[in-house]
Amino acid sequence: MTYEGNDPFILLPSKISVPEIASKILVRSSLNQLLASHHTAKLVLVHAPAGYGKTTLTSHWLAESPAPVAWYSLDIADNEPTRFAAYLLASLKQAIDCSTHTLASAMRGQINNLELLFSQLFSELSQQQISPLTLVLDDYHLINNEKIHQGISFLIKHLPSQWQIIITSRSIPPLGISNLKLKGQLLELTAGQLAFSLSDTQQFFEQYLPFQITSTQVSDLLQHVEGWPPALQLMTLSADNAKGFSDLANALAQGHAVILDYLAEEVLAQVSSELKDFLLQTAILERFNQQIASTLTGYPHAQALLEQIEKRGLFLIPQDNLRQWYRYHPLFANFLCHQLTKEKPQQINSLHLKACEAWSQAGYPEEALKHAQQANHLETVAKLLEQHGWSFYQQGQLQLLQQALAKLADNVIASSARLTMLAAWIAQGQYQYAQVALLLKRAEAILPQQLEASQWQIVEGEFATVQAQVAMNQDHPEQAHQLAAKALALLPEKRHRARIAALSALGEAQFCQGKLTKAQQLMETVEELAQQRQASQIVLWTLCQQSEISVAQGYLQKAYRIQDKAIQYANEHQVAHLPTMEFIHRARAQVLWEWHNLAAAEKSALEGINSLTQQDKKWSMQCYVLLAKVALAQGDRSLCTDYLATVQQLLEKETYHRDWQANAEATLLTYWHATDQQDLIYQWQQQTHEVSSATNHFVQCQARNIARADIYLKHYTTAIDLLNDLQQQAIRYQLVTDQNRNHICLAHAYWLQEQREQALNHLHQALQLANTTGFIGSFLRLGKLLVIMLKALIKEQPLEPLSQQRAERLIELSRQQPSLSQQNKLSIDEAVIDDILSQPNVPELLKTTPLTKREWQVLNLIYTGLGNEQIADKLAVAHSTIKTHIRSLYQKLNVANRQEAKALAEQLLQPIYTLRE
Ligand SMILES: Nc1ncnc2c1ncn2[C@@H]1O[C@H](COP(=O)(O)OP(=O)(O)OP(=O)(O)O)[C@@H](O)[C@H]1O
Repeated sequence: MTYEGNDPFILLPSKISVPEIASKILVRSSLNQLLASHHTAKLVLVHAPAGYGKTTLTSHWLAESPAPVAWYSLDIADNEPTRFAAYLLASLKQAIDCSTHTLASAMRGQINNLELLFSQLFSELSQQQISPLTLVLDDYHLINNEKIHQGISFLIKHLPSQWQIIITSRSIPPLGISNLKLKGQLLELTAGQLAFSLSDTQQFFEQYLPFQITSTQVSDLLQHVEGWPPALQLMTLSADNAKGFSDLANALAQGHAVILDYLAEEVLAQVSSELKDFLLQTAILERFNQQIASTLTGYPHAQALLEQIEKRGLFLIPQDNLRQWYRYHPLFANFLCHQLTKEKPQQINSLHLKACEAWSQAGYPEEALKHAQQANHLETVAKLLEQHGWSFYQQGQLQLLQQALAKLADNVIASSARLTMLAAWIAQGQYQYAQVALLLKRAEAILPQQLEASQWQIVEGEFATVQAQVAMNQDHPEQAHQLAAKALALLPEKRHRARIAALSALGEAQFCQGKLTKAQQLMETVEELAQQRQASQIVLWTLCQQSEISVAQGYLQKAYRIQDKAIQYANEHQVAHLPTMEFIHRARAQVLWEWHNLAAAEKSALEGINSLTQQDKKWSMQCYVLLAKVALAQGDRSLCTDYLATVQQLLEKETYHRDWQANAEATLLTYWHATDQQDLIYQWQQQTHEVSSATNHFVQCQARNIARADIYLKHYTTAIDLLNDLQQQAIRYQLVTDQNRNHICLAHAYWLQEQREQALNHLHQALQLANTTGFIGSFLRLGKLLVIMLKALIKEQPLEPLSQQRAERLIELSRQQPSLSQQNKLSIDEAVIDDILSQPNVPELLKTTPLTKREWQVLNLIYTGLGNEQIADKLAVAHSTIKTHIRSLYQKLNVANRQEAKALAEQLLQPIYTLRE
């Protein structure tokens, strides 16, 4: 086809053909559905920054379209109206094969008034029967000619009702389309919808990666790329294995050459020098408003520039509905910073200093501190810490404080009581006790000479408070008791916060010494005092302690109420982001797990992780343990393996309080046992330490782990001796929850040792205690053996009605509970397949496109919780073969992802499992 106008040229067929799409694409089912449900909208506007998949979505969607498609890929030269008209009409002609006078004129370059052109065209077309059509204007952001905008506005306004226009653009085109919005004739798709969600990304990787990655790897990656398709595509093209995937994800977060080049060519090269300068300067900000941007850059018209950036789709993400606060997409911000370092390295420090001033002036000390650090202006860092450090501490900004303090020289910290205390509290929170001692020692060498005696006495009192907490955490409750008492004696009444902290340490000491009632009373007092002083951290902390004490006493319902109170307090006082909330959510997840409310337990554990987004991942460890416990109880082996892999990585890398260590190890042991990994249990037992004096729940837990390992390794007598000893102490210190767990373990050990009567007695007592505790989870840990033991108990010992009811319920739950090694129990053969297919609820689809025997085997293994690699091992085939089976399975079952496949498998296979049992 040739354009014959003034400046003749050949019409490139590729500009008026639907572009070919990449082979590895994720089908965006929900967006396709949205497009289908809006087929009568006059205009579909797909607008998002570069690379969000606008063209891919549109071309893939139209590949299925029954209506003809007129496609026009725009470029900058198309701003010339006669050329625009020629291409547009050529694309229309190709789609609807019409031959009109208007078209012929346009091709001769005789039309440059688009309104006239469309009027003539519609008038000529109206003589014929107008057939349906979709017209696509791809990359409309390249159009800046007002005449063309007017023409397209006219086209939209007078569009035949059978036609639809799809415009893809990086910016919002100036087409006056707000009235279409009001009339419901516009469908808008934006970056928020185009970005891959977590499940989209999981599905995409499941489809195209030739190896398996964990869900944590996916969510970590998404934090950096926020669902931007080219980055995800890059992962499938460049990563060869799981390790390569992690390395590449890290490289992406730092700035990957491919992405940097793409953004330089596609985005930065297209903006004016003023806009570029503004982008580069503001890139150092994590977030900003017009005022901050203006003070930093010196551009008084920052607001207009921001609006321009937003309109042009330059990866600017509004942070509030009023569009006052913004941030850049992390990959874009990263790219801009790279560019800044490349082009203006000498300006970076002074920019950070300016940013520090801008934030300080605007009353945001936290951001000011971050930039003071980046500017390396240590005097300002110290000043800001002196002024605002404690309020950052109260707000839970621990990472920020830690990083800022790390910048300061030792003697600067040691010369300030305030900075020393801050550093000491933070170090104790990280279990760095030697560091606490060092900090205090350095300050003791300087401060007494600088301060008056009365001032020094107060500082000494404060030092004793943190030392008490350290002693507490180091498991020296007596010493903690003494130090807290010393602090209280030294601190004047008006040092409220320090005194409250000392009282709290005293309460904890009592708790660990087994004085539960006293500890509970003291914690209630501390809570009241902290409430009066609005010391939110301490209020939440004492509520956590009260909840723990209640759990130890066996009052799980009461603990649950206290957790409710803490959550309510945090919401009312807007402190739900404090890291202490992790403790509350985790404690709640533990109670819910014990009550076998697994969905709610999982939710709480995830909330725990969410409350730590600002903190080091280290602190999420217990929540991952809880998630693993839930997965274990649900028989989801691959999920459980994933979570425990994270737990083990953290355990290897970090140092934890023995309470945390013991909890994690309890779950690891159960998992190793359930997955027949006796060697790991043996290795664990070889390196673990004996414990003495189990006066509290964590020492009890630690010792019970040793007993459990003995049971799993068939050393029943050793286990029984240890458990009996533990039980005596649990009774002495009224640790009811531990008594309940010890009874269950004792029942287990005696049963395996074939001491039936002893075993049943313990099981009976465990049931009786469960009337207070509401325990279910700890019983179900025994697996299917529980059913046999409970049946024997019901038969051989008269049970009181409540215990009887609980026993029956436990039998029912235990029967339903899928075990991790269930895959061994059902081997799929023709008879089993017949059984499955003869069930009434089998989807029609399965009858018309039946699964092969191999596909049924794979589905069965997916159902039992195995990951792809494990399935490949089990069936002794290549990993890629399994992927092919899974893809075919999904198609035949009409499911989009593993979760849906699992749900359908459950519906189909669970009845067969029950039948076989
Ligand atoms: N659904 C998808 N599945 C997999 N990859 C995708 C998908 N959508 C987009 N991509 C990846 O992102 C890249 C950019 O996609 P596309 O060209 O459709 O984006 P765009 O928003 O139209 O970009 P531009 O603003 O430059 O026109 C593609 O080459 C592909 O690698």
